[in-house]
This record gives sequence, C-alpha cells and structure tokens, in this order.
Amino acid sequence: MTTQQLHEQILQKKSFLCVGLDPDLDKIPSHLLETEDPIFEFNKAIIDATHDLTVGYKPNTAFFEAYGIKGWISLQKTINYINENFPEIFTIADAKRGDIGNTSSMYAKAFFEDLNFDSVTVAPYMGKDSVEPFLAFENKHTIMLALTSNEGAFDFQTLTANGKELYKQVLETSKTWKNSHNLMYVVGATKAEYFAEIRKIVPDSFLLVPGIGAQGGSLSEVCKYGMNDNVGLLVNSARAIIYASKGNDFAEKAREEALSVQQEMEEILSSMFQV
Ligand SMILES: O=C(O)c1cc(=O)[nH]c(=O)n1[C@@H]1O[C@H](COP(=O)(O)O)[C@@H](O)[C@H]1O
Repeated sequence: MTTQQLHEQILQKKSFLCVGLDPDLDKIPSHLLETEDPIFEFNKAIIDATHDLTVGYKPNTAFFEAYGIKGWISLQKTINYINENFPEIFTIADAKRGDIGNTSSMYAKAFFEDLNFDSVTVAPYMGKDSVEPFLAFENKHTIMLALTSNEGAFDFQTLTANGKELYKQVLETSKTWKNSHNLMYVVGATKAEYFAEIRKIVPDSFLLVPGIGAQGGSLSEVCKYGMNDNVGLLVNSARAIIYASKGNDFAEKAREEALSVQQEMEEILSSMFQV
C-alpha cells in the first residue's frame, strides 16, 4: 500500500485510528476459549466490529509468539483475514525487529513476503545496515522507534550526545538512508510536547502514535502538534478498545469505544481540513 492510498482512506473514513490487536487469553471473553482458535476468533470479531472506523490494524507479535506455533497460526489467519476481506486497511506487524543486515533481510521477508503485512516496526539501535534491508521493499513501510510512549524512553532516547538528543539524531540520520521514503516513525502519545520538534525534522513522514487510551495520552494534544498537511498520523489504541468488555458483548463495546475515538478524530479533521 502507498502512503497516498493510506491518506485517501483516512479522508474517506474520517479516521486515522489504528486498532491494536494484542490478544491475551487471560483477558478475552471466556466463551471464546471453547473454540478451536480463541485468538483468531477474538481478533475476527473485533475486526468485523470495527473495520469501517479504523484505517489500520496493528497486531503486536508478542501476543501471538507467547502461544508458540498456535500463536503464529493465529497471527497468519488474522493477517490473511484482513487482507482478504479489507484489503484497503493498512496492516502493521508490531515486532520491533532489527539485526545485522542478512538477519534483518530474513525478518523483512517474514513480515513483508510470507505474512504480507504492509509495515513492520523496527528498532534503530543497530543502525543503518540493520534497517536498510527493510527499506528495500517498495510500497512496504518500516516504522522505526523514535520516541516511545513508555517511561524508559527517558533512559536513552532523550539523552544528549554531540549536542543533540538521541531521538533527534535517529530521525535526522535515518533520512539519509537508502529508500528512506519508506520510513515512518513511532512517537508515543504520552510525549505530545515533543511533537512540534519532531515535525521540524520529519515534516512529511507518517507517525505511528501509540499511547492514547490505556496509557493516558491525549489525542487532541497529539493532533495539535503532530498533524501535517496530509494528516500524517496513525493513532493506535489497543486495550481501551479490545477489552472494553469481557462479556458476550465485547465486540459491540469495542465498536462503541472505536466509534468514540473516530468521532473525536472526525471533529479534529473537519476543523483542520474541512473534510
Ligand atoms: O511500537 C509500538 O506500537 C509501541 C511503541 C511505543 O512507544 N509504545 C507502545 O505502547 N507501543 C505498542 O502499542 C500498543 C499500545 O497498547 P495499549 O496501551 O493497550 O493501547 C502495544 O502493543 C505496545 O507494544
């Protein structure tokens, strides 16, 4: 998928919501545990209930890998279900990969070719040759961690070296890499006050913004400082939507939560872009 197609979908759905699919057998409704593949059934119900309100789905692979081979099968069924039924939706494998070049090439193949995701999250710590193998895939997107939503972001990412914070160096340096037009960046919603500075360095890039909902980030603050002329934001929420209810009505309640975020997004879009 191209970023232009993603942008068109945002305008059409009046939404830049990405629903995080972080399925946890301890949290999903108990009646699903009797099915053959509870994780897939849970995801499928959430997808069916929210696909018209969201432009992206982000399965976090940890929540699948935790269940071994069964989890990988559930992940494959989930991505196939989205690609077959809702091919317009942008998909993110949240795997936070990155390794020496030949290993990164294999990670890229796994997520872009075998599983056919549109994008994958990557850690920048190992530098250029660990990220460029992902960037080599055209119309696939590499979403690199810049300033993360967690408290530990302050351990390294905001430290200053050579007069500049590390996250700013990550943003600036990565722009010089081969095929950097395939880059997007993760910036946590809990760090809204940093968005203006980040936009000075990457004015045109899409930013994946996790941290509204369960982590307490503010959507309006993120939009105020982080939106660009093409919207340029994908705002993720997982737990607040997918675990809105533990009962038989979980999908209905997930839709209500997603709808309330989408409506807030629609208001913001109409005030900023008259859509
Ligand atoms: O890369 C991510 O998606 C990510 C980066 C980050 O800085 N913070 C962050 O929370 N995430 C992921 O985004 C999701 C947030 O989930 P909720 O807090 O339940 O909405 C989880 O899958 C996290 O692993």
